[in-house]
Amino acid sequence: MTLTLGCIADDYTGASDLANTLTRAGLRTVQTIGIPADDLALPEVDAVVMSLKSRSIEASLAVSRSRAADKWLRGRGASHVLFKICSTFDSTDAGNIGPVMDALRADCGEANVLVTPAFPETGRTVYQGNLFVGAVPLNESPLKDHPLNPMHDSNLVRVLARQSRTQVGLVDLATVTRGADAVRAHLAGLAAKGVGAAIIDAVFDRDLETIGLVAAEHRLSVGASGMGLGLARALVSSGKVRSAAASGEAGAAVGGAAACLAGSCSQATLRQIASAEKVMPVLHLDPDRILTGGGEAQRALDWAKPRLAAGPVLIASSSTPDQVTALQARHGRDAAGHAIEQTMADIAQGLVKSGVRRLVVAGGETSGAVVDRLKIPGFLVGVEIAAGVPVLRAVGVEGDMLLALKSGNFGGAEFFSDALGLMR
Ligand SMILES: Nc1ncnc2c1ncn2[C@@H]1O[C@H](COP(=O)(O)OP(=O)(O)O)[C@@H](O)[C@H]1O
Ligand SMILES: O=C(O)[C@@H](O)C(=O)COP(=O)(O)O
Repeated sequence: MTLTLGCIADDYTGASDLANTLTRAGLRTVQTIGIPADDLALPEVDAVVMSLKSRSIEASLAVSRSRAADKWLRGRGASHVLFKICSTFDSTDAGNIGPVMDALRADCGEANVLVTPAFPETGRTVYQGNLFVGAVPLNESPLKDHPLNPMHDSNLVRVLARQSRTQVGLVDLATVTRGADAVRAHLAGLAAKGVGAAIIDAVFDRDLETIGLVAAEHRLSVGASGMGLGLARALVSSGKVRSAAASGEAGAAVGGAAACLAGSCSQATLRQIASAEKVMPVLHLDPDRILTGGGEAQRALDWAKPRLAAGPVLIASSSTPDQVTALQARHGRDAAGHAIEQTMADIAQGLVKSGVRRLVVAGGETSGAVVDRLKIPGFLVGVEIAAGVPVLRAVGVEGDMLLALKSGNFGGAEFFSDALGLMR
């Protein structure tokens, strides 16, 4: 396999979001979970999106896993690697965007890395280095209440500078609007001043196309699906990749029981759970009982199994920001997150044993825990359910299985039934 584009995603939902964007832009793309085993049969593709669960782990581990991924991708011909981060720049002052970017930049000897989480299709835009989520700055958006990495500063030049050893600059929208040559000249000026990474503004897809043209000339970029869109369009327009059919494979029907799991506490997911209550049985887990070993996974499985024959069910741990804060105060933030993720993985494993072949998971960390437990090594990208969320067909597992891994913040109010309607 000779790759044109290598991608390292810091979580699994983010990886499927990017794989979806690349597929729709005409790149033949596969999503792998970590570095694929030598015996995993992968189709001939233009891009591999390697999913890591490295967003919220210790920075040094995120660095070593990302470097190993980078080595594998470049060893298969990828001359450009995109480090896929969240469109809401999920990170803390300890990392992990800065440390991973620094390490990958050093490894490939790149003078200047373009960085943007802009993804206009989902309302993420960057202006004067400030990230907006819809109409509000990042620090006023629901991301201020994220259970693992609350975001309190919308100025990404500052945010990235706090977690990176590299000097961080800005390429503003006025420069981007003047086109690729203006961006190249601006970057050269920054590089001459010793600036090694630049947040680049983008408000519309046309800005991302300009950014993609310049980024594709470098060896490394950092961004969300919008950067993927820009790079993919640049690779197609330059003839480096011959555009494949733009829609993902629908594939053969899988059938079997269906279930949804929600571990995201985002406002969007809370709304989606409320809507699902009208159309399917919903079980709300008791997070305190999870933390005190109260057998919540077994209770959930005992509740779900007799219902599966009649139609899909939804099991959710999700709570409001106040409840999340209170739980974390009682048990600790990381302990709470980890225990709930592992309970979700236990439930997923039990559901699959009971015949579930179609599974929707809401939440990035939650999806990571579930997919790891199910030992799924990779996915082919199917039809799009909502912006950033495709139907995924598992590869390298016994029997057919469809999944949808939804970023907490993505999808409309009816997401769960929309997804199941497309997962036949
Ligand atoms: N009720 C709860 N209280 C505290 N933390 C929770 C609760 N439910 C889920 N979590 C944890 O919150 C985190 C949500 O992150 P994630 O799954 O990535 O969602 P998102 O996609 O919204 O970021 C996970 O670590 C999850 O285990
Ligand atoms: O870029 C995005 O917003 C998503 O692709 C993403 O990374 C999702 O992360 P979670 O919200 O943690 O699922």
